Amino acid sequence: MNTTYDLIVIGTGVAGGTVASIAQRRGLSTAIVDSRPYGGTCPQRGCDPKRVLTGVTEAFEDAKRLKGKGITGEFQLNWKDLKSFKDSFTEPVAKSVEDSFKEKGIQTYHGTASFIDPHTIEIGEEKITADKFVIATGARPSPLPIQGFNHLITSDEFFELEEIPDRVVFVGGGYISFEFAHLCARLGKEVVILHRGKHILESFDHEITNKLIEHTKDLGIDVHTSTEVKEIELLNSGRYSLRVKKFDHEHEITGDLIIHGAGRNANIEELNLDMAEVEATEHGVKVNHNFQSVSQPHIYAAGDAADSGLRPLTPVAGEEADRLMQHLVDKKEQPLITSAIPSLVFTYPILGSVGITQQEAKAKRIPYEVQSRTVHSFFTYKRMNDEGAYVKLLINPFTDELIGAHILSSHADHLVNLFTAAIEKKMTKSDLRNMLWGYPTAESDIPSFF
Ligand SMILES: Cc1cc2nc3c(=O)[nH]c(=O)nc-3n(C[C@H](O)[C@H](O)[C@H](O)COP(=O)(O)OP(=O)(O)OC[C@H]3O[C@@H](n4cnc5c(N)ncnc54)[C@H](O)[C@@H]3O)c2cc1C
Ligand SMILES: NC(=O)c1ccc[n+]([C@@H]2O[C@H](COP(=O)([O-])OP(=O)(O)OC[C@H]3O[C@@H](n4cnc5c(N)ncnc54)[C@H](O)[C@@H]3O)[C@@H](O)[C@H]2O)c1
Repeated sequence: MNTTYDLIVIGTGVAGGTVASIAQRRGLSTAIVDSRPYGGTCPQRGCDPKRVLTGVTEAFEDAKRLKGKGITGEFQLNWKDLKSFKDSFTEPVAKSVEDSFKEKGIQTYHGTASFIDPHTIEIGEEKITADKFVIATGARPSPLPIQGFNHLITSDEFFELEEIPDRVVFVGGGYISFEFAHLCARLGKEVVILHRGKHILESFDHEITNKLIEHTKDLGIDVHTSTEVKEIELLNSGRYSLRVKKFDHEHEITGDLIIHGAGRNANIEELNLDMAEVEATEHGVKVNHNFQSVSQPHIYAAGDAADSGLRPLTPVAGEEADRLMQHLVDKKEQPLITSAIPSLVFTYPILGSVGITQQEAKAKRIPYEVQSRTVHSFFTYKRMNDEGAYVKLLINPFTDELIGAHILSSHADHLVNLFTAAIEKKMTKSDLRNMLWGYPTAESDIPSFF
């Protein structure tokens, strides 16, 4: 006999977890299922473990810079200890997430869910039905048309490495490659990044990403743009040979470990969406502004598995899940998400961005004025011997409102969040100049940015 629920949620990450918790609070009988340990990507294989690792490397870098300025002695980064520290955060996640669902009265299932009809999923031998579904199955590394694709390791596997070999090659020049490349270089490894496009981290402001390339090269990392990886071969020596194409020329590059940083697609292959008559693209389940699938209104999707047109980031997954539930439970029509979405790349210096980039303003003919400057001579950076901090702000010349902020510095994460609030609240240059900021801080520099 089939068990029936008001709602079945597929995926226990930020999106699925948010949905299930709200559903239970609002009195829906709810089941949740995951094919992997509970908790999803962010706390186990994404943002959080990455931030634990990069947090330590930041402390290491700061200490190195201040050597002879009050810090003496030798210190080293050690992958084994770093990994154990990271594991101390990730290992408790699955149990604590699952226990918290159980405490709330949410029915938990383990296994791969796939639809057998629009109201039924199969998990192994078991079939369960529901009135409504939420697909929150996240993303997975994109399959690439590279011969020898199977030689690439994923970010999931990187986190579990017991050792990092001497020469590491990253395929793709996006978030994952830059964050892990900085980490590997600080661990003393030879690092190469091979990026197909003309610009790395393509959605960011190009002036700032060019500055990030300079910092990255200063760390000893070899960055190649306009370079596509065509083939990977395992040599008898145990090393890998990569055939890469730069414009019309082909070259060979070798490495001991090749890492996939070439994009992620919605993780929907195993769901058997055809059986539920749900339309999807490689970006995910096609959804409307209420996060209902366009072909089956009782099946919703959120987070990295939804083709919502927004960036696949943790705060976006949470916001989508929240809005979805306002529609699913209260039938409240949802306005389009137009909020400023901050995005951070945890290299060191950190790259932070919110609002419009200069290239976007040009392309869309949005009027703008740029205030950009090197700020490393400011007290905040000088006292930490932090060279190369850079700030670029875009202002609407008619209203004086801030419309974009792009920062490369050790404080970019905090400053970008602050500028996100400023953009949301339509603050002007003079609003930001005339506020009182606690001193001496990265924020008290803001009036001097203009
Ligand atoms: C290395 C890395 C670093 C990142 N760093 C950041 C960062 O610093 N900041 C940021 O904002 N974002 C970051 N992200 C992105 C962020 O992790 C994702 O946007 C977010 O976790 C998406 O959440 P989600 O709930 O949509 O999916 P997920 O958290 O991926 O959850 C999906 C769940 O569904 C399960 N599942 C899939 N298919 C099935 C099935 N058929 N049946 C049952 N279960 C299934 C999966 O096992 C998984 O547990 C990072 C991503 C990666 C990979
Ligand atoms: N700090 C963060 O917020 C963070 C960190 C990691 C991941 N993420 C999320 O995960 C997603 C995936 O990250 P990612 O770094 O894998 O991808 P990405 O989309 O950031 O960048 C991948 C790049 O690889 C290039 N590429 C593709 N095939 C290639 C080939 N054969 N040779 C060379 N280059 C190739 C693409 O042109 C693309 O620009 C991101 O879009 C982001 O949403 C976020």
